Amino acid sequence: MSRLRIYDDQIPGTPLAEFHDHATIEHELREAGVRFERWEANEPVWPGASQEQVIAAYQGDIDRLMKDEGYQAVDVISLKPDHPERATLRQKFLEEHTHSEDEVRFFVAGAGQFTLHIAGKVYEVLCEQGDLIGVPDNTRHWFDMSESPYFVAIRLFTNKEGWVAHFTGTDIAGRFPRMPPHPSATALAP
Ligand SMILES: CSCCC(=O)/C(O)=C/O
Ligand SMILES: [Fe+2]
Ligand code: NI
Repeated sequence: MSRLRIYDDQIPGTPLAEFHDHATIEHELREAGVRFERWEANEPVWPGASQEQVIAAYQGDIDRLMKDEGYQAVDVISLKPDHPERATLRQKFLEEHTHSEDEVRFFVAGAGQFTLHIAGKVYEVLCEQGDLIGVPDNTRHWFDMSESPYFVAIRLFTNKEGWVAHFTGTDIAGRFPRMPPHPSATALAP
C-alpha cells in the first residue's frame, strides 16, 4: 500500500501526519507541487526483468507520455535483492540532490521510497506498483531502494542525456528514515 509521511524538516523522529489513502496522498502532494497518480500496471513484469522486456510491456504508456508530455528519453531500473551491485546502486540516490528537469517515475513492480524536501517539510513517499510520481525540476529529494531492492521503475527524461543529479552536500537524508526491505524482497534475499 502506498504511504505518505510528512515531517517538519527539523524533526525527523516524529511525522506530523501519515496517509495511506491514495486520493489523500495525491491531494497532499499536489499542494506541494508534486504529481502523484495511480496508473494501471497490468502487464506482469518482475524485478530483474530486462529493460527491453519492461519497455515492450509498457510501450503504450511510454509512447503516450513521450508524445503528450514531451519526454525525450526512457530507461528502466529493475532490481532484485541478489543484484551484485545493489549497495553501490542504492548509494547513488541516497543523498539529497536535485535535477534541472522534472523526474517522472512509473513503478510497475515492487516498491521504492522517494523523500522530497520542500519549503521546510519532508515528504516521505512510499511508491508501490502502479504509482507514477513526478518530482518537479530543482526539487530537493533522495531515493531509497532499501538494502534488498525489489522494484521495477520506468524513468522518463526531458533531457536526452538521461539521469544527471546535482548533490546539495547536506546530511539531511541520513537523519530521516531509510526504507525497510519490501516483504517480497525479504523472502528472496540471498
Ligand atoms: C525510482 S528510479 C531511481 C531513482 C532515480 O532515478 C532518482 O532520480 C532518484 O532521485
Ligand atoms: Fe533524483
Ligand atoms: Ni488540503
